[in-house]
Amino acid sequence: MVPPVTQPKGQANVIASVTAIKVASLTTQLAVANEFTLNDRQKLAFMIITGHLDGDSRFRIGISHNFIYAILILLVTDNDDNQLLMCVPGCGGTGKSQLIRAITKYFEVTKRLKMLRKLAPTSIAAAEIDGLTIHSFLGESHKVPKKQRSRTFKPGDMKLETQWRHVKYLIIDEMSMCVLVQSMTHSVHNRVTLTLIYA
Ligand SMILES: Nc1ncnc2c1ncn2[C@@H]1O[C@H](COP(=O)(O)OP(=O)(O)OP(=O)(O)O)[C@@H](O)[C@H]1O
Repeated sequence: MVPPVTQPKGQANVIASVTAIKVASLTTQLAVANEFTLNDRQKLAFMIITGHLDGDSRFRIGISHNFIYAILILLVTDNDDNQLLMCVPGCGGTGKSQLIRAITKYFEVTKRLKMLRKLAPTSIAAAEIDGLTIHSFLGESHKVPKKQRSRTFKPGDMKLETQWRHVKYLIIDEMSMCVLVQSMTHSVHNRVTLTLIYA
C-alpha cells in the first residue's frame, strides 16, 4: 500500500489558495469574454493581457509568441522584466475597440482600473475607448502658449508622477495615426506593459 503523502505544515493551504485564485481568475476572464461576445482572436488577445495581469506563469518565461492570422496579428514579447509588449493590428471594424472595452471591464471587476491607461492620438478615437488623448495625458494643451509648453518632464513633476504612479498597463489605440510611437515606446521602456492597437 502506498503511504499517504504528508504535506509540510501550511503547504496544503497555500496550494489550495493558489488554485482557488487561478480558478476564480479564469472564471472572471471567461465571464467578461462572454459578456463582450469576444471571438477567438479577440479572446486570445484578451487572455494574454489578463493572464499577464494575473501573473499567469505562461507569460513570465521569456518566450516570444507570434500569432499570425488573416485579420488580426498579435506580436507578443515578454522580456526578462516581465514586461509585455503587444501589438494588435487589424483594419477598421475588426473589433479592436471591443477588445479594449472587454479589457477595461476586466480591470474594473478585479478592482485594478487605476493600473490601466488608455490613450489615442485624437479626441474622437480617445472617446471611443473612454480614454485620453496622448497630448492631454502628457500635459500638452493648446491653451498654453507654445513658448511656455514644456517638452521634457523632469523628476519631481508631481502632477505627472501622480498620474503615472499606479499605471502598469498602457493601451494606445490608433497607433498608425501617431507620430510619437517611437518616443512613447522608448519612454515606457521596462516600466509598463504596452499594448499598441493599430488600425
Ligand atoms: N466580439 C464582438 N461582439 C459583438 N460586437 C462586436 C464584436 N467585435 C466588434 N463588434 C462590433 O463591431 C463594430 C466594430 O468593432 P470595433 O469598433 O471594435 O472595431 P475597430 O477594429 O476598433 O474599428 P476601428 O479601427 O474603425 O475603430 C462595433 O459596433 C462593435 O461593437
